[in-house]
Amino acid sequence: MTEPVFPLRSLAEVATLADRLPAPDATMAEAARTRQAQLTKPQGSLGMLEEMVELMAAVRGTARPVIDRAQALVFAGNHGVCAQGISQFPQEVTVQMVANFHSGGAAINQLCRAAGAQLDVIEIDLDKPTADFTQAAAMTEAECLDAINRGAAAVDPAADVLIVGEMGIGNTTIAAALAAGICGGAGADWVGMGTGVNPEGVARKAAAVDAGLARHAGLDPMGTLAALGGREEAAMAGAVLAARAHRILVILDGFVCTAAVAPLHAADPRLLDHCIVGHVSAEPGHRRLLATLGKKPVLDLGMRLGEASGAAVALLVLRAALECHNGMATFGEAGVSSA
Ligand SMILES: O=C(O)c1ccc[n+]([C@@H]2O[C@H](COP(=O)([O-])O)[C@@H](O)[C@H]2O)c1
Ligand SMILES: Cc1cc2nc[nH]c2cc1C
Repeated sequence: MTEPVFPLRSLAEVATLADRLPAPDATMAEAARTRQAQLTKPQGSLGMLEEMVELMAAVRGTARPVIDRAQALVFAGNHGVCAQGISQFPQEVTVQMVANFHSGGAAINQLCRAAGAQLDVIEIDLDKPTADFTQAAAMTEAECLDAINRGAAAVDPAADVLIVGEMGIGNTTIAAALAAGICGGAGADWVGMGTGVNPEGVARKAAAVDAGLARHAGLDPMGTLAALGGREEAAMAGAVLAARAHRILVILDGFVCTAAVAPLHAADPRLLDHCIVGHVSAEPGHRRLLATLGKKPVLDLGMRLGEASGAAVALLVLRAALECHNGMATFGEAGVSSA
């Protein structure tokens, strides 16, 4: 009998997973493309909607994918690097916003209702912030692995699509550090205003990232996630891996979410082959990061909230794309002359 993949037992295992988990099925993408070509529209005229359906067909293993069940996972964590004065908001906002998610008052609650997604909020040791990465590794390998496995365990195996996001005061600095650690460059290349810090705050963020990069140089991608990341970032990476195991399409959210999975891409670029990027965030590092990962965002709405909010809006677009794919008549059925 083959060993179960989850829970993962080491960070090193991640680099082997693209060969152990199911890959998107190119023949199903082709079958979806064949159907799109028969539908009553000029070839390719639904643009990226067609690409989204083709990817979902490949991931789900069917030419006619549907969404019976959509799950939204929002992971929350706290960060020692907040001691460097890198956020506009105090750290207690993380737990306060989690309470707001549970009582239905946050943006993501409204967006999940609009997009037809079940929202699950997973708090990871909010009373135990990670270490300040300017002083020490943010997490030990064991702590990082635990967060990855908790993220993996939160995925509903019966979902057809998963949208992933986060809440964590200070985590745009975490994201900038991860992006720099994985893609290269200095702190100043990756930081932005986050929740709204002024230019002095942005400079403090860049300095913190530079200190983290100097302290934790030369690590492999998953070692970089442990040293510079946070618990909610590791959990997002774990959820993305578990979704792959269950053949679930993933819609990633903004800068923080994308930076969280950048170490997976660096470990093996195939590990993100089942993921769509829902939107490009107004946080400037996101566009740069997407260029490095070779991913095209569905939406560009100037959003910079996190919480899986951009992914939730992109889920509405995916639903629209599937309605066309599954509901349109073919040229033959409708008696419309083809080209
Ligand atoms: O992911 C993004 O694109 C994004 C951009 C700006 C802010 N955020 C959210 O804002 C919080 C982090 O901002 P900060 O300024 O505390 O680093 C965190 O809860 C994120 O969900 C997220
Ligand atoms: C109020 C608030 C809501 C958020 N949602 C995601 N990050 C956030 C940060 C703040 C400060």
